[in-house]
Amino acid sequence: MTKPLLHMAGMSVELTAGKSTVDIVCDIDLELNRGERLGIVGESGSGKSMTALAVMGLLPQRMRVRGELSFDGRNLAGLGEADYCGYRGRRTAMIFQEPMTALNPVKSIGAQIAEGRRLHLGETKADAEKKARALLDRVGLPAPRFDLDLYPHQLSGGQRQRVMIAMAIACEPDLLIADEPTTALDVTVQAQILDLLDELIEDTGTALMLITHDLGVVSEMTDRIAVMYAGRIIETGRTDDVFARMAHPYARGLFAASPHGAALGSRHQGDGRPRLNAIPGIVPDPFGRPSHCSFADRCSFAEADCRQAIPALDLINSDGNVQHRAACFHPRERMVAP
Ligand SMILES: Nc1ncnc2c1ncn2[C@@H]1O[C@H](COP(=O)(O)OP(=O)(O)OP(=O)(O)O)[C@@H](O)[C@H]1O
Repeated sequence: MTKPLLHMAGMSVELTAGKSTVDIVCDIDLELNRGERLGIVGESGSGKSMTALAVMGLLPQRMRVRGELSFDGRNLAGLGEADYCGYRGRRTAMIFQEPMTALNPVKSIGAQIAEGRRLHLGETKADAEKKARALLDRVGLPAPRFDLDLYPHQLSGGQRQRVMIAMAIACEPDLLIADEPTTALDVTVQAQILDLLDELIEDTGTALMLITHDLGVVSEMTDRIAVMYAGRIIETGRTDDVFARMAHPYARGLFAASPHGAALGSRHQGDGRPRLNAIPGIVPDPFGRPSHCSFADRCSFAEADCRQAIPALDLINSDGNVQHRAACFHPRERMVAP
């Protein structure tokens, strides 16, 4: 059996605040194979970004990884910054939500794209610049309009996001993490950027971890999905399987609250627009999470046992290699015996 590219087993991200510690991300079991596309969805504050930053070795101060987190067989938990540098940008790369905060405002876009090739692949300035030119073309910013000497502030938001994609793919990484890559852009530009990402990933065979609130995007772009709630994965499986048979009441609620779910469910308001069903309540803060199912207080199906323990990520349906699992004592769908 081939080794997964990314492997997390019982992985948690711990935050130390004063004398107390709290798990921001709890007990994640997740694998990603080469060339595979995984979508991570969940409400704001559910731990999606911290999971991604843990993989990149970019966690904020006072946070650290516990448990197993390995990339291509190498344990990343506890790796020093010097070792991380050889791997971040080379083997894994990340595209952030807001390109202006990720790009260096006082460096030309050509220099920023070429930098990775010079640093990681030891290319000469001339070769790296030639490659940067080709990458700008590849992401839809052709010469002579888009010169290597331009600075980020001379570009629109969508163009800056294209530059960030060029930087991310510059060293042909094995894994690309995209954290809400289109949230800051207007709708027409969003679609173009997603098409570009889709095309690049198809061409290069790079694995993708796509973090998004948009279930429509996940259903179109990913093979597998992990739904997160209050720091944990509460449902995971093949994307089409999970969409066809959502088991966890939170995942179902998230789906019903999204335009994609409302449109598919044919629930419409009087004016023909899909009706969104918001989930009442909010995600509990990491410091205020209960020691039982953290969705119980918002769940209309909760029973007494839901307030006694944290449910395990149990098997709902098994289809070859990819298992559909949900962390719920009373899943809405179950195809295998508990
Ligand atoms: N620098 C930090 N210090 C302390 N806590 C933090 C820090 N950054 C994030 N958190 C907390 O970690 C939890 C998880 O945050 P995270 O950003 O991973 O959520 P998310 O699901 O990505 O949300 P969003 O969709 O809004 O980005 C939240 O409760 C958040 O308040």
